[in-house]
Amino acid sequence: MSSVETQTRPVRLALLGAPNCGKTSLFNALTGGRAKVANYPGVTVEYRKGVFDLPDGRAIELLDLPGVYGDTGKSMDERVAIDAVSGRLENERAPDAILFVLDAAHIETHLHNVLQAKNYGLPIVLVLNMMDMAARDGLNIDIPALEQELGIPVVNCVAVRASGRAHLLDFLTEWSGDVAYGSAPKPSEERGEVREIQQRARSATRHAVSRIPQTETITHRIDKIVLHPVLGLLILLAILFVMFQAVYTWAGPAMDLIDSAIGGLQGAVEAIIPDGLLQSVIVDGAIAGVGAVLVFLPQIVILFAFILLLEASGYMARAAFLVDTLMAKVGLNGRAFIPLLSSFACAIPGIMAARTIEQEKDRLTTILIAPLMTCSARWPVYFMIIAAFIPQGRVGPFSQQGLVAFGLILVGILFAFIMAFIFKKTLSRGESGGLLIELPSYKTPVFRDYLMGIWDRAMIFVNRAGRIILPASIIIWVLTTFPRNAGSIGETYAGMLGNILLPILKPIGFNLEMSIALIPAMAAREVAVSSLATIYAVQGDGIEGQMSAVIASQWSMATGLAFLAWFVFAPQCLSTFAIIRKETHSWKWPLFAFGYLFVLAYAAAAVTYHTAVAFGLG
Ligand SMILES: Nc1nc2c(ncn2[C@@H]2O[C@H](COP(=O)(O)OP(=O)(O)OP(=O)(O)O)[C@@H](O)[C@H]2O)c(=O)[nH]1
Ligand SMILES: [Mg+2]
Repeated sequence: MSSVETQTRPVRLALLGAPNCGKTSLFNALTGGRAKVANYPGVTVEYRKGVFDLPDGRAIELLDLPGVYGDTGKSMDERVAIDAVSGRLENERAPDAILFVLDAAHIETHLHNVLQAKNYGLPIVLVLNMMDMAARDGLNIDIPALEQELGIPVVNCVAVRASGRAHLLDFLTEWSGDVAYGSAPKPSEERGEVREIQQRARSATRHAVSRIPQTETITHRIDKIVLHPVLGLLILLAILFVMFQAVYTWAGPAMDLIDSAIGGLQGAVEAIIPDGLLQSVIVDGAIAGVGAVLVFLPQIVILFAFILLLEASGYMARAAFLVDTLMAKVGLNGRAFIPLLSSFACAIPGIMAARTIEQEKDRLTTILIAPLMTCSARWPVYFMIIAAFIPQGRVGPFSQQGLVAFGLILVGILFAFIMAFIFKKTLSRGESGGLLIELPSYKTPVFRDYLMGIWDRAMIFVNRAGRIILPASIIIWVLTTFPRNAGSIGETYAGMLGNILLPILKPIGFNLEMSIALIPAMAAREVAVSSLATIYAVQGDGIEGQMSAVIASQWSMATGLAFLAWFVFAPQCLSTFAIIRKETHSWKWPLFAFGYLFVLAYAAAAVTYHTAVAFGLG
């Protein structure tokens, strides 16, 4: 490489380090990125590039990488990180140097990793992150002594605070210049077995780290209660429970507001545009469809406000710990918890997060059951049906509707466990890995990250309304409006399509409108709600108000509950199957997943419908 080339292209630095040490936090803070950050290991599973300017104006290219536990790369995500620093990533040049990030509060556990990382042969600096947490835990780190012991530069850092990054930026200004000109020292190789390296690390810690003798860290004190085998489980249940109660009790006013805004908009359009097709496509197609889903935004926001708080505080890793025994009993890998948890937002990141599972067969089981977690696209369906058929009353202090929502989640989880057990016995026999999760320290959430996380989730929900629901609503409007001379819904194009499916769905209590709605809902589950809204809006003179009121008057209780049961399993979601195809490199598994979810959904709806009819709810 010519020296001119070396000087003109930005220096590329790779963020390497154990999971959950703050690499992505640092990456986001420096590059202005918005990648997901959470207080548990295994959040990042892909590499990501960004650029930032040093105080002197020079650009630096930064690579955020998945966390690694050593240099062997046992799981897919670890291999990405190791390939990146070894220059083996396709279409990516090797980094010029490594920023090795280390959680200072857990320095004893991870120091040997930095010694191992010297062997990549790149200039390397140790970024001692989370110095605030180390100080909280009474840790004192002698940085010059550590530099001496390790033979590389060491810089302290608090990634989540501007003042905490200032020192690192100053250091990088000088050091990256040396890297660019090839004059930054390459570390001498670290020879020896892992055991020897660990011994070296221990001796370095002895010389450079001291701990104020104190009673107990905050984390320890909290964990004594939270990880208690009985009390801990009760606390976990209570937290989940409060979450669903909150979703139901706090969202009301905001939902009413959105609802009346939508009604107002429809009224305004009706006043401006004369009766006719144009008015109908806007009012009954676009606004009715999109509005029917958008009205649930407050509930989604409250749900994620809870989930993200639990993630950022460090509690989620404890939840994994608490249910680990249960998961092991059904043959699930301990590391499956985080992918399954992520699937509550959406199965796609969840299925990708399964890359952290080393055992290929366990990864497959996790991928196959991820769609059973209640993703946020199911919420509009649940909310709509629950509002229509479950009275608002209370059972003791608890909202009845919240209880039903909670129950539906539990049914999803229960079946995920049952299916995992079956898959483990049939498809994917083999040894499972236990839970080797390192429990992170409890942290006060970074306010900005927290709000941004909620905002991002809300925007994903709203964007889907624009990208998927709006076009789907217009298509449904066209199909339910034409041919113009159709006497009933059955004679429209939509009705003709729906009638193809109806013979299959009628035995489980579904009507023609539902069977029409299920077709576009393949694009995304919540499209079932928007499609029903449009279908009833086009049909209905006299059908006014929220969707739940409409279906309460049009469907029997048995039909409503059957629809709810269908959606606990609903196979609808093309993107999920696309990602399963991508992650398993085969068509077999997405087809299999579709098949088994369809059978479960059908069976659940059938059982629910006929039981309800038997109880006189038909
Ligand atoms: N108090 C404090 N918290 C931090 C600091 N750096 C990161 N965090 C928090 O630590 C947690 C983990 O941060 P991430 O940036 O997701 O860690 P990561 O290394 O990218 O983790 P993986 O992607 O799982 O490998 C988050 O809750 C951050 O808010 C810090 O310097 N001080
Ligand atoms: Mg990360």
